[in-house]
Amino acid sequence: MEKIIVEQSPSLHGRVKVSGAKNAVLPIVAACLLSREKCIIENVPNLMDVEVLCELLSSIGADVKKAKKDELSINSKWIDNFDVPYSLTRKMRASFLVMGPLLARMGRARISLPGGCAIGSRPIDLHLKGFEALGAEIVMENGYIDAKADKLKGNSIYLDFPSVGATENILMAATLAEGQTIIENAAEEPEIVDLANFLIKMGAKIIGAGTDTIRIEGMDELKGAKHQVIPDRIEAGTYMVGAAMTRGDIIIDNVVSLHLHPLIAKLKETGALIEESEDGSIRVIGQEQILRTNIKTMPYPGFPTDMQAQMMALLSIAKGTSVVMETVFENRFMHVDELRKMGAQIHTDDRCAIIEGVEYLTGAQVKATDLRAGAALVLAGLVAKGRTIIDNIYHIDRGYDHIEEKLRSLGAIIYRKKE
Ligand SMILES: CC(=O)N[C@H]1[C@@H](OP(=O)(O)OP(=O)(O)OC[C@H]2O[C@@H](n3ccc(=O)[nH]c3=O)[C@H](O)[C@@H]2O)O[C@H](CO)[C@@H](O)[C@@H]1O
Ligand SMILES: C=C(OP(=O)(O)O)C(=O)O
Repeated sequence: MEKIIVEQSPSLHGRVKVSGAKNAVLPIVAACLLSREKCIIENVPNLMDVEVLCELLSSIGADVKKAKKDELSINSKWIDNFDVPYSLTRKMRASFLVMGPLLARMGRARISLPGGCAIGSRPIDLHLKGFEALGAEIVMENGYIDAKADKLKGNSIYLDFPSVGATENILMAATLAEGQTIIENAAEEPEIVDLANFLIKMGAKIIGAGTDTIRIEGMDELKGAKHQVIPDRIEAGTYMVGAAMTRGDIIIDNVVSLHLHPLIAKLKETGALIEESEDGSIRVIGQEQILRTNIKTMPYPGFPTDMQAQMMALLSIAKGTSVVMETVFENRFMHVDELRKMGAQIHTDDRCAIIEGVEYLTGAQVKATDLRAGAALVLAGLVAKGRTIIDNIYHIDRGYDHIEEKLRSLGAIIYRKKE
């Protein structure tokens, strides 16, 4: 078992480069199943989730190669299997994103139900509603979803909630359907736009990605394409909060600052100074006094749920009382108990957390309960007096590329220990 150890650290200073976005690369890798030609994906982050998805694609016959350190070459010409076992879907919920491409390309997909996780039950009803609207016949038995369709047919699909995964899965399936598909109340996240841009390079006809209505004109086939994944706004945001918490001064390279506007607005309310630069970098200067604020998580362009835990760590040492409302996932406050062990004063009531800022946190033995909870504990550890020992760090490795190295380059005292 590995642990991450964080010592109380000096203020973060220096420059750090953000990797490609986990939530963009995963659907993009899944989309490679839609073509018989080779696809090249650049700016691929070094993450456990990417490895698991590549393993899944290989298991169904795709030829997946790591061409360079951050480049993948994927050729799905010879895929010969539509069966995705539980041993792979249990490792990562996003593996369900291969359902749309497999159904569209093979006419069948049999995938183990991904199940819930720490942050909520995370049903897939909206994905299935979309596939059914496209004409798929879906049977659920023995924990598997078996979907069949000789040829998907375009249709209008209204999503009851702008689900990121459902939008992506239906969008991918619709690129090879017959006729036009319209997705209404679609998710508008930057990662949806990145996926759509990749699909368009593959020859798909898509209008409206990044708005709440996406129109797709189905094609007979898609070709191979080369694409560079967008920067990870959540990784960038995590380092931005780190600078604010440690009263540091850092420059983050390889960002699209527009994607960070919901976070920038909130960080400014806590007093941090932020300079956006034309060259794709952003400077964050933390101030001695961290001010309180309120946060409500929402689908994009609202405040991202994936930054809620890290912001809660910051607000734990702000002056005054802050309120955080989590509206996207029903159980995304698992980090509260761990932050409390470090001296944070947080009370929760259903989806609402009330944070009374304390003067300082103290190091403790804590566990990462999910990916962003783990990131919040790393940030809290940077400012806590003494040593913080974080268990269950495989959650952190799912979504942060070389987190200790990157933080160490900014002056943090953080390392990994094998036991
Ligand atoms: C790999 C990836 O991109 N993960 C992101 C994606 O997850 P994911 O795509 O799983 O998130 P969704 O947007 O689908 O989920 C949002 C809400 O909708 C609900 N829901 C979703 C689908 C469905 O069929 N039925 C249903 O009820 C979920 O339970 C949740 O409460 O978007 C989330 C919300 O921004 C982020 O936190 C995740 O980091
Ligand atoms: C919840 C997250 O990811 P996933 O959907 O892959 O679990 C996340 O990135 O914070």
